[in-house]
Amino acid sequence: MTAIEVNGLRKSHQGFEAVRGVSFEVAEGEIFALLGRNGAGKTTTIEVLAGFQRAGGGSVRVLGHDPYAERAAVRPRTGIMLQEAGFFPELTVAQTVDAWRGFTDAPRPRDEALELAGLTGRSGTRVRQLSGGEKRRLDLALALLGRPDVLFLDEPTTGMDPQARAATWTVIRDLAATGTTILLTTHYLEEAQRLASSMAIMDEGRIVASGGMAETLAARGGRVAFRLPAHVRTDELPLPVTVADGLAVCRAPDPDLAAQTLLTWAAERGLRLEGLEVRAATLEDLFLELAPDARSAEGARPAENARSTEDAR
Ligand SMILES: Nc1ncnc2c1ncn2[C@@H]1O[C@H](COP(=O)(O)OP(=O)(O)OP(=O)(O)O)[C@@H](O)[C@H]1O
Repeated sequence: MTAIEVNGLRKSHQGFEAVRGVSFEVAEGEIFALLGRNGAGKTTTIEVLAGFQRAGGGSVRVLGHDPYAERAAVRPRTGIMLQEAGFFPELTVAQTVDAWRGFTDAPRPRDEALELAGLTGRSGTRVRQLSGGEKRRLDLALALLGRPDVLFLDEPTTGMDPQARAATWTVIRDLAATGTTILLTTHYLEEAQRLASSMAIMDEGRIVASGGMAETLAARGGRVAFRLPAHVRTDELPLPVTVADGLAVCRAPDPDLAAQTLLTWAAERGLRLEGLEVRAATLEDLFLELAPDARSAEGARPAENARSTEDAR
């Protein structure tokens, strides 16, 4: 069954069209990564899916309902972890969880939520004393309180140390294995590649690539890189390469086969291909190819103070 359906979604903020006709589907129990550089429109998409904002155009369905118009049907079945949590700094972790339990139908026991998020032992700590990564964990604990069928995670592991990140991946995988549908955004492409079975890459409000993770990457082939031997011209090589700083890179549908071809060619001439590296395409390769302007992205954004809290949260 399809848990999330997005069809031609558009959404503007004060005349700026942040989402420009986005469509994708997420199956029940799937982990789906929504990727893109800063300002691509990921958070806006999540805010519409979570029912915080009304779609400006197109349609969205979460568990078969319009999340804005039918909020009462959708909200109890969704968990949300946004980028900026609205915690009360003077409350302890336990008090924060208890307060949220008060707003949640049939909530998980406090200790269970804290354990899932790796916060056992921190229940007496005031929120203001938590590290950035621990605040993300508290956010995760709150998102999981209502045993949601659909979980929206906006950059869930930002600020976490490697152990906390790996523990969070396990929680996410376990939840998906028991049928929870998870839509996450992350700037850690390795995280997305490891966790998600399908993905969409957004750029400037549009989807520029989408599909199953394994299939999409397999279709990109891979690359063979090596130091170009001295006095060898690229047109002498048996396969086309690009060269930068003496490093020759050959992109090929089957990188193992390409490496064999290159090695055989080199052996026949008594040459060595120093620093030979063969690898399948990574999500990072794909991302940099499709959203190459990452460093100038900040300049493309409207001023930060143009943000508003527009619709009801
Ligand atoms: N409430 C708002 N008011 C005005 N502009 C907004 C608002 N929310 C988002 N924007 C703008 O819409 C664009 C998309 O923002 P969004 O937060 O959806 O991107 P994102 O892909 O989540 O980025 P990031 O990776 O930086 O979180 C940005 O240019 C942003 O400045």
